[in-house]
Amino acid sequence: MFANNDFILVITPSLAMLVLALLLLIAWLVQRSQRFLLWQSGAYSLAALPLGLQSLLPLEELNRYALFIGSFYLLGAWCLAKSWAERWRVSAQPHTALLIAAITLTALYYFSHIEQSAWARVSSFSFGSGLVLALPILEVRAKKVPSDWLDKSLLWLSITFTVYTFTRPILIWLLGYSDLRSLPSSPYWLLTLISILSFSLLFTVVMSAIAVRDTVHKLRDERDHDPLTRMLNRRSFQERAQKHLGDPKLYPMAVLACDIDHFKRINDTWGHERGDQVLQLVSSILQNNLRQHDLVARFGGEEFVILLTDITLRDAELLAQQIQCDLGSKNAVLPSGPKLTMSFGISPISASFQLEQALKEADHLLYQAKNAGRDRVHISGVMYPDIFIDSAQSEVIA
Ligand SMILES: Nc1nc2c(ncn2[C@@H]2O[C@H](COP(=O)(O)OP(=O)(O)OP(=O)(O)O)[C@@H](O)[C@H]2O)c(=O)[nH]1
Repeated sequence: MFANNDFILVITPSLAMLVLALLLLIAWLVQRSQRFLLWQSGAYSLAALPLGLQSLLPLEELNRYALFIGSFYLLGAWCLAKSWAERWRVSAQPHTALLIAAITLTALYYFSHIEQSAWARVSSFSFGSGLVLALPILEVRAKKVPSDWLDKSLLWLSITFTVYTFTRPILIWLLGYSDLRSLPSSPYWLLTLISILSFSLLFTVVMSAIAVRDTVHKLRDERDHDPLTRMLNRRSFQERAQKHLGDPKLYPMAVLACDIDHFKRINDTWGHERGDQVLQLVSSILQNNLRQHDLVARFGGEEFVILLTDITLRDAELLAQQIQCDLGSKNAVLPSGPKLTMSFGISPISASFQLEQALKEADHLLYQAKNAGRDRVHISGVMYPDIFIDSAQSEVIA
């Protein structure tokens, strides 16, 4: 039917689709949480087969295989819609899509076997697949338009492709090609192939860029946060604190070093898992007490550091007392025994170079608060009586 060269030329679009599908599959294997890549790969694989058949088969055969070809295309269209839906966290509405597919396939059967009309066939198929593609788009428009430029690009590309799918019959009409005989050599088919390949390539580029961007964000997030409490770690606290220190509007500031009292005993009495829950509870209480520009980090173990901005030392002390109060009211996390308490050391910052010094002083004040019996707030500039309660004694008190 084809000379060797012609054959290769005709199946090239299908092969190109399969190559894109393979690339997306590899990308998904590398980053499995990005499931939209897998759905997109599925969409391209499903479209490659009917695309090849349409290019190779004569018109009479196309009629015979219309339902088979249509089913593959519709399933491919739904997989593409599903990949967008996965990305936008909306539904691709499988039940509605199934109903649309059933109606479209009935129309395809009718216009292929009963009332043969290639134009009506293409029109009903374009309308059906356009509707399937529109399902997640309608949801995302009704819900929330993405704000990020890459996701916005994906949305607009999806809308353009859906509109193109709906308007393909008009293209046939404009090109004056109504009987669709000798499809592979028709200008309509050539334009269709070029459009499908261009859209596929664009979707691959945008989706891959989104996947790479998300992976970078995820890695950065893991680097900057403590996995248990999702708080900043020491490194990212220092980084962000430096930015705050450069903003004169955020002065005066204060550093709070805080530590859960007798945390080892909590672990020993109720187990490490309960200890983890306590750490998560404390982190949520600390975070709930912060304002817009304040920072909190887990420096290690049961030790936390807070940078309070635009605050006096007195107000910082009040905030520490508020945290103590919140801890007291959330004691249900421990089944029985002594109440959950924390000790604090607070040091002021009035110039950017003082952070390291303030951290040291806050740590020293915290150490003093611990020695003085725990569940205390020690602030810079106050002379505290030099009492020392050793560990054994404090256990008896608690
Ligand atoms: N559950 C849990 N325990 C941790 C974690 N990190 C550190 N720890 C435990 O925290 C405890 C810290 O004990 P210590 O440094 O003696 O402090 P403490 O018992 O709170 O005593 P004071 O600070 O003096 O009141 C140790 O038993 C560590 O094993 C964690 O991520 N989860």
